Amino acid sequence: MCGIICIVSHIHDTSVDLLNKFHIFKKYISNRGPDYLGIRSHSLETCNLLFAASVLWLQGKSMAEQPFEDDKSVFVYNGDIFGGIPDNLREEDGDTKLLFKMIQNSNNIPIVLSKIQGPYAFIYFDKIELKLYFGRDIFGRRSLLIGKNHDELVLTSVAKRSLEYEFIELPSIGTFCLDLKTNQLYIFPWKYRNKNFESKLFEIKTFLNKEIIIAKELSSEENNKYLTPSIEQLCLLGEIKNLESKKVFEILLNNSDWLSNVIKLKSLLEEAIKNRIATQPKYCKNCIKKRQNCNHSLIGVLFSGGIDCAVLALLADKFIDNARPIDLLNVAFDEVKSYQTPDRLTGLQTLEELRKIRPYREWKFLEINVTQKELDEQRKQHIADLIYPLKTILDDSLGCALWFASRGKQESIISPCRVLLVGMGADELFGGYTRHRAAFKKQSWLGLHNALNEDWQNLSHRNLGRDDRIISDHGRQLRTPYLDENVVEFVQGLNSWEKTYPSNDVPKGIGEKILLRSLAYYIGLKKASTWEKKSFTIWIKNSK
Ligand SMILES: Nc1ncnc2c1ncn2[C@@H]1O[C@H](COP(=O)(O)OP(=O)(O)OP(=O)(O)O)[C@@H](O)[C@H]1O
Ligand SMILES: NC(=O)CC[C@H](N)C(=O)O
Repeated sequence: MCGIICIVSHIHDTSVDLLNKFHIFKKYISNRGPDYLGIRSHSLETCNLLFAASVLWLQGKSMAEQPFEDDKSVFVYNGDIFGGIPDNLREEDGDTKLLFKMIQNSNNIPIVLSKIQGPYAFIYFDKIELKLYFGRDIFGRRSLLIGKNHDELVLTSVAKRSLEYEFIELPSIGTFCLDLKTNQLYIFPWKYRNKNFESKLFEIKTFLNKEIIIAKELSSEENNKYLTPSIEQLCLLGEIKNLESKKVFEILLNNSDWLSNVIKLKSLLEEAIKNRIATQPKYCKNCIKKRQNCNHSLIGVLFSGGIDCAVLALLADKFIDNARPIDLLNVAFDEVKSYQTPDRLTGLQTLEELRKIRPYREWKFLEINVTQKELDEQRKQHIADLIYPLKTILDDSLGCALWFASRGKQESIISPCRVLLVGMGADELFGGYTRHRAAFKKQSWLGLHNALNEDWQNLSHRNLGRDDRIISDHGRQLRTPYLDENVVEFVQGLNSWEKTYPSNDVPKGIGEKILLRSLAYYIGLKKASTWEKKSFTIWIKNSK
């Protein structure tokens, strides 16, 4: 993952002053991109600017050093293009150079961004017009914070607590543009208005104490039409009432419409996973410096053993050279019970299932055991900075779990992979939360439909920025196949009853995410397809 930052200073800082300011952020920015660190500064009449970027090289034949600069512009980019641009162009030059050129050659940056598929956070300085563009992709898969103090504005992938700055997460509601001549701030909203648009706009206006001009009229609100299942669909769901799991999946997969959705989902997920595996140099973390060919793991899966990551791991197998292991990173905290947590137990059972289905593959299961002492130390000294500006106990707990999991360290063994596949987004897309069951109980399909919409629209600001800051800290790239644009488009286009059935007529562990579970069953994960979602344990004993 790359780390990007821009400091806009309205006082007469010298470039040395600006560099000193950058030093406050340097450690966390550098951690994100271990392959290169570049810095540029600029003096304008109205302000001084510093740009810096650390690079985790993933695309292109050779590493693209950042910031990108020529006489027209400066560009820093943390992202991955997976579609929207011909593959051969990306393979040659890499996505940073391509996007830089596309933005430069266009007079409409938001349109360029709307065409690319993949996560991003970026900052682009137009030297001619003296405009600073910045933003995050529509799902918010990459972090970008906006911070201020009396004289400065900072845009950065990551900050830390207790600085002389205050920060908020930049909302993923469109592309922002700061006119450095007039100091006016504009937003180019996405084509579809998210219900959070107004509240997020208000939040950032209040934070900056500044008007934000909406640069383009919003199109009408998304068509969230509510339908009821047809008689045929109700009959199908009626058939699976009170049955054991094997029977449920057999009945569903015997239905041609249901099967066709399963097959479509499989093919879209495979394409997303294939892209996310292929798009990287063929060196592991240890061998990349010397460009030394190796057979070490390139891909790891954050592996709780639950259905979301089990499906990812099994589908990934097809696209990874047989000689390379796949690392399954499983974290556990409870030292009192010898780390036999629900996730460890499920992880080991799903590992057994993967080994049976794909016996020739080396599945490297890393038992990442974290003592209370280490948890307390790392959390206080380090992880809380990455979570910032979020601060709830849930952020704290999830953040710690993800940080230790993605560090990939089991005693002296450290996973060498540079890319991690993670199951984020599956619960929002397929309806996996307990609250979906409650909504269905209260208000049937309408309640469920509203709850799913609500969760989907909250996803960009609820956890994705935080997860990006946490995982990238180990110089590894977080990739989320469930949040691939084509997967999202397909699943969002389905009716609620085609993807989840959190009804009391069907046991827990089957009804939730029933489409994804059907896919798991279909590809052979007979046990993992029925694992119930475990409620997340709050590990943090003392949150002060
Ligand atoms: N203990 C853990 N060790 C490693 N990774 C984890 C752990 N817990 C969660 N994760 C990662 O975070 C993602 C989201 O967690 P979550 O618990 O929602 O999903 P899951 O366990 O795969 O499936 P399910 O949602 O059905 O439980 C997982 O897909 C996995 O990638
Ligand atoms: N990891 C990053 O965000 C770096 C940018 C670009 N995708 C590259 O691979 O070089």
